[in-house]
Amino acid sequence: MSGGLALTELRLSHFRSHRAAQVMLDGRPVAIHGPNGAGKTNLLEAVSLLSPGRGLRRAAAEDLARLPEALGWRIAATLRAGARHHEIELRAEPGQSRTVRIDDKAAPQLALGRLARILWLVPSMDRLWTEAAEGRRRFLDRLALSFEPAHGEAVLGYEKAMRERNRLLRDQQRDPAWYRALEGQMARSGALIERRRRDALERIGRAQEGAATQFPVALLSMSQEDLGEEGLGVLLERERGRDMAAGRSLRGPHRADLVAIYGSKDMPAAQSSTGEQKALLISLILANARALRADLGAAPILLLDEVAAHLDARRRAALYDEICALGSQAWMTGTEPDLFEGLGARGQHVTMDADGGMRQEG
Ligand SMILES: Nc1ncnc2c1ncn2[C@@H]1O[C@H](COP(=O)(O)OP(=O)(O)OP(=O)(O)O)[C@@H](O)[C@H]1O
Repeated sequence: MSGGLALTELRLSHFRSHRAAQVMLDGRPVAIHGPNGAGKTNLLEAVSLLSPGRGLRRAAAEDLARLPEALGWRIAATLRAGARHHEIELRAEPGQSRTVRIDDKAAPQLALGRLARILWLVPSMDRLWTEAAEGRRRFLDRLALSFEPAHGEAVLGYEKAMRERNRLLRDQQRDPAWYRALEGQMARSGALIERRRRDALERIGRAQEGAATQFPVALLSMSQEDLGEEGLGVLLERERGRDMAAGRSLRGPHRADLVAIYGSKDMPAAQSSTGEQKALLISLILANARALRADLGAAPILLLDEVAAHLDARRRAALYDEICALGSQAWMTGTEPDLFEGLGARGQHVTMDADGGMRQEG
């Protein structure tokens, strides 16, 4: 519907609690309800794995196999992107890493990023603004990755070079020649990372300006100034002595933090109420989705795990209206069917039983 990206079919086998499951979809938002432990989040996790990375639980491939059998697992999906359909298959045999096939050809994980833009909000992110900076950096990199799938390669390249530099530092290696290539790599990748993070924040800021939304504006900025490749190279060289004493690289984009202000109150997000923090996250994911739609002409797939239950009735209605206006196939979970009454026939409804059985309505 409305030209968004959408899964039209999802089939799981031996994935988490699902021995065999299948849903057929038409692009409308998907409301999934059922009791605790029914496997709703597992279903969303399967969808999240159709984008690069380890999915919304950051799980290792072996944790995804259905216990107690722990046989190989498989996720197969049909993705509609404009007028085209793609068949995506992810699978892993016991003890092996996952493999990806797109349209029946082996593909690298990163290829998924160009095909399926998938954003998510999960309950563990409720503490995003109050907990350690690492979570916010990961969130920030996911924002950047949503706009530029190659961002993931820059992050991996930076981290690899930094790990090697840290090893030299711990070994008290003093010869500058050992450091030059690694610091050059860190400066190159680091500058790309900084630029893309900032670019993502700008795009999201623009998408929040004048948007018809009931959710609060989140003003985002970076805790560090953007040094650029040359500046980062100079910094790393200058800090080598101090880094050696610490046994690790103390400064660089790997230490950046994301600063969020609750717009209308001009107050740090961390000091907002629990409900306000949730509303800020929803606001950001919707802005991210609007910005992506403006770029690509198609709204991304959204995964909103247990979001509806945390909103008052007015905001819940606003969320459904905004999702429908976006034209996004949003997958939403909740324990009670009445949470999705306001979505009505604008969505597809899936009921899950305690034992994971699924029934589709509408
Ligand atoms: N590898 C696995 N094999 C079999 N079952 C698993 C596996 N991993 C998780 N589970 C089971 O899946 C169930 C959790 O599923 P899920 O998190 O999707 O529930 P949910 O429907 O989202 O529930 P809630 O409403 O409580 O969040 C748990 O019962 C858990 O034991």
